[in-house]
Amino acid sequence: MAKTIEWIGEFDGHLRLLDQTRLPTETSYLDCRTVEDVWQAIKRLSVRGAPAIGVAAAYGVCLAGDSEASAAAACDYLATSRPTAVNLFWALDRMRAAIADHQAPRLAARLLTEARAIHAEDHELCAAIGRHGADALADLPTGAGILTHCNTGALATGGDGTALAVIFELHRRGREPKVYADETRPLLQGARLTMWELMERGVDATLITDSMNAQVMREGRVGAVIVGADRIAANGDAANKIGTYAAAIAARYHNVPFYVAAPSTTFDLTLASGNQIPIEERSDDEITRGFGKQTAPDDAKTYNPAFDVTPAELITGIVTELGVFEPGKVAEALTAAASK
Ligand SMILES: CSC[C@H]1O[C@H](OP(=O)(O)O)[C@H](O)[C@@H]1O
Repeated sequence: MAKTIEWIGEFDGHLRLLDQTRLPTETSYLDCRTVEDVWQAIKRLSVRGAPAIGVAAAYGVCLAGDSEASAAAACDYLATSRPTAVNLFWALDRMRAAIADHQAPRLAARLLTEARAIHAEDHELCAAIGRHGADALADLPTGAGILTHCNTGALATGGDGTALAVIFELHRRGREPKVYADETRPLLQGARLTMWELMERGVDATLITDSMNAQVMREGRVGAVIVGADRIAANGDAANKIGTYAAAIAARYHNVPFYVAAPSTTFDLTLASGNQIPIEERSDDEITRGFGKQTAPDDAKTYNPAFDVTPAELITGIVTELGVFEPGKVAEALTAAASK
């Protein structure tokens, strides 16, 4: 499997990103040698997915040069690339702390050590989420249908993914999950990326349009829904790719369990509820000229929020590296773990 994110060389090296805007038809890479290169890659979703954005930004700080001022400025600039995924800000705060506590003279080496640690830690968080999520879904019959939205796999993280890590683990355990992947308009992360990842791994996957997910639930094809998240508030409200909220409503109506899978780095416990989560709005042309094909009149007005918020009351459980929790109890569990 192509590497989503790779640092090439040592502290004077550069960041290589798999360009996800070219998938699934082309496997090509971006060699980022400046902070601006990384900012642009995040902005246009060449690298995307909450944890992956944080990992890429951490490496981006390593391209800022060997002064505290340039590294701090890089943290501030990279924080402006996208507003919703809190992993970006969590990772940049980790890098700011590394700037503050580095021992002269080699700031660059210290920053690269921290970025590599963030990357390696996320890899382990993904594996733990996969195990805990597969345990939570252990009662599903072998061959059960699982619906997912957007892309939450190795392309979105520093490891095997979040929601897709659960599906990969079920596959490894021989549970033969039959995945229904929402195409996920307008940028088609489900069609382009999730289908690519699942088919690469030999997982049974069926592509559907977003508007079909309620029908496949009504037909009894889905035993569970599992999605990722970009920011989860203290009460368990979860921001995720646009369309997630509609899937959660359909799941509740059809009594289908609805899980959110996310590492602790996706939680923002400073926010009491999801109403406070900043939602990114993106350009008209992602809807009217997606992937170069004009599908609306010139200058058609659009509304293009990249995320929506699923209220905790619609979430059966939140799968973290610490285990699976009811939405209202996850903040307490994370706080307790952090204090150990
Ligand atoms: C494992 S987090 C993936 C998360 O990020 C995606 O958003 P985007 O593709 O815009 O970066 C989507 O919300 C996924 O659930």
